[in-house]
Amino acid sequence: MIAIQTNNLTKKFEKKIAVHSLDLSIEQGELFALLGVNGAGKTTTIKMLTCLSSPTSGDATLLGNSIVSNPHGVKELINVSPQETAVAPNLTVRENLELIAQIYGFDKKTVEIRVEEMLRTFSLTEVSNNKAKTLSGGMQRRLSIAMALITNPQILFLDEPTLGLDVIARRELWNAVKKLKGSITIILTTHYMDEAEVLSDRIGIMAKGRLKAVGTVAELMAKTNTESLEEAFVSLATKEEVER
Ligand SMILES: Nc1ncnc2c1ncn2[C@@H]1O[C@H](COP(=O)(O)OP(=O)(O)OP(=O)(O)O)[C@@H](O)[C@H]1O
Repeated sequence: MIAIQTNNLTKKFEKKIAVHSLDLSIEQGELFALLGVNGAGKTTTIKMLTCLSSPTSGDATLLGNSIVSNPHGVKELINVSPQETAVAPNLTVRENLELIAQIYGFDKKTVEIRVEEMLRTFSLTEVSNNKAKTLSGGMQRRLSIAMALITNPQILFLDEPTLGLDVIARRELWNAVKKLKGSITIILTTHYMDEAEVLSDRIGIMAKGRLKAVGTVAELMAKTNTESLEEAFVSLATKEEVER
């Protein structure tokens, strides 16, 4: 089943076309990475798909709900883990998770179960009673993703989840994300080729608002006759420069 389908999705800012007629299909349970250099249109695409910004033209459906005609339906299905962590620094790890679950109206028993599940999945059980502000950057990012997931979204948007993290913290976060694979649809934006390669099922490469290619790492390398994702990316991202 298709989780996300975009049809001619377009966003213009005055004369600037930030996203140009995007046609993209993402399967349910897929981890899809969106890659592109600065200004390629990734954030604008994610903002439209999460109903934070309306398209200038075109549409997208998330599990059948249109971002144009049914944004409320879309918002019930999704959650976002933004680049900047969304944790409350003076609450403990457990309190941060409980707060979100309570806001979403889960009953007491469900809150307890979901909190324990998230603490386990994200290896935060040992620090559950520590204030969030005392956690390392990597743990804060894991908590931030756990807070997005505790609401039981069917589609999760992960915006540059490992920005600024050290090598160990990145790997720990990757392991947490790997555990989610298959059970939920994840859209990941990243500038790190290794991250896209390790985590994603398929990759979409954007340049200047256009989707230049979509495929597995092997497919992208074959398409560009290159031997690494990075080379494939450079080839696809710079091709447009030549065309224009
Ligand atoms: N509110 C806005 N007003 C005008 N132009 C905008 C606005 N938001 C984005 N843009 C432009 O749209 C284009 C796409 O920006 P976007 O932020 O989507 O790129 P990105 O791929 O997410 O880049 P980055 O990797 O730097 O986050 C850029 O040229 C940007 O300057």
